[in-house]
Amino acid sequence: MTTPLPKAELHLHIEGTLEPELALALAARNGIDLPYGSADDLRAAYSFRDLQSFLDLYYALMAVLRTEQDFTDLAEAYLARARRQGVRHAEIFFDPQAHTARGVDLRTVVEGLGRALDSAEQRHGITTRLILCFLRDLSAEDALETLESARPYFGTLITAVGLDSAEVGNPPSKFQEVFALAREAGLHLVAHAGEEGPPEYVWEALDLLRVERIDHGIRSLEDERLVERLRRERVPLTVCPLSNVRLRCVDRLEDHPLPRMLEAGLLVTVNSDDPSYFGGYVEDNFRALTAALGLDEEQRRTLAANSFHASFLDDKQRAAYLAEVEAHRFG
Ligand code: HPA
Ligand SMILES: [Zn+2]
Repeated sequence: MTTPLPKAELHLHIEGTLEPELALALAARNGIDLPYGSADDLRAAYSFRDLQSFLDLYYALMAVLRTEQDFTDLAEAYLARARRQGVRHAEIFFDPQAHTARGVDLRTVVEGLGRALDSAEQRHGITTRLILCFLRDLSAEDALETLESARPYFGTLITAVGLDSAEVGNPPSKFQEVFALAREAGLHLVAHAGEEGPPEYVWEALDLLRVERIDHGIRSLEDERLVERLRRERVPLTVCPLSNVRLRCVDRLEDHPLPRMLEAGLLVTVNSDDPSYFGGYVEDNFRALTAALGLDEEQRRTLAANSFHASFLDDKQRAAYLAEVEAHRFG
């Protein structure tokens, strides 16, 4: 097998890496009844009409995650797979409110994930960051309480905040206050925008939340002025091609706007989003794009280099990874 291109993954929901086999094993370990008898039954349920139909299953399956060990096992399984996909650095989202709402403490979640991430560099050769995401379909007050309860982990385990879940009807403006507080606390800021929602949400994420990256952002192409702004300010976009097709934001991979985004001079990266649900991890996304759109080696190398430019790594570590990308030989 050829060595995969070295890359950073910047848009990955750890709960979206829950593979059917692990979900069933954790359900058995925790005495939880799932309405699916086998991994194949579960996989058969992975057919989505839109973002909401995915989110319904994504939140329901989280019921199997209960103990610190469950979160460690989840992250450990991702890291082992990610390394085989060429991932050298991962900035990982998690959804604390989806766990605290069902009675699992924030401490259990963060420390469970932290145990896997703390040893990720020694065990898997992957550097990591953790990004706390607010669920935008919950209230601004709930987000504020979540931020406050996570303060003990700021600057150590948690270095950024993000915004995810049901986009349409939940604009970034709703979360202006909590993002301002996160910024004052020295955290990095990102937000999902322009996945299903309109370009206006991307403007709001930039102007009102002051985010440093836009997650997805594919609908930005509908607004020329926005494209110009993103290009001029080199705002990274963490694009997730297989996700966009599975959630029907894009009809077919052959129609994916990624080549147009590259041509427009945008700082685009390729990511897997929720790989267990969307049919592939990050190198699988690169391969699918190459097959469907004929991405050439230079484009793939640019995308990998972009992922390190768009990361929150320090300059020295970034330069070391960029040298690996430069030295990569396609097999
Ligand atoms: O693709 C996504 N969009 C919004 N929220 C999410 N939560 C997990 N995945 C996603
Ligand atoms: Zn996402």
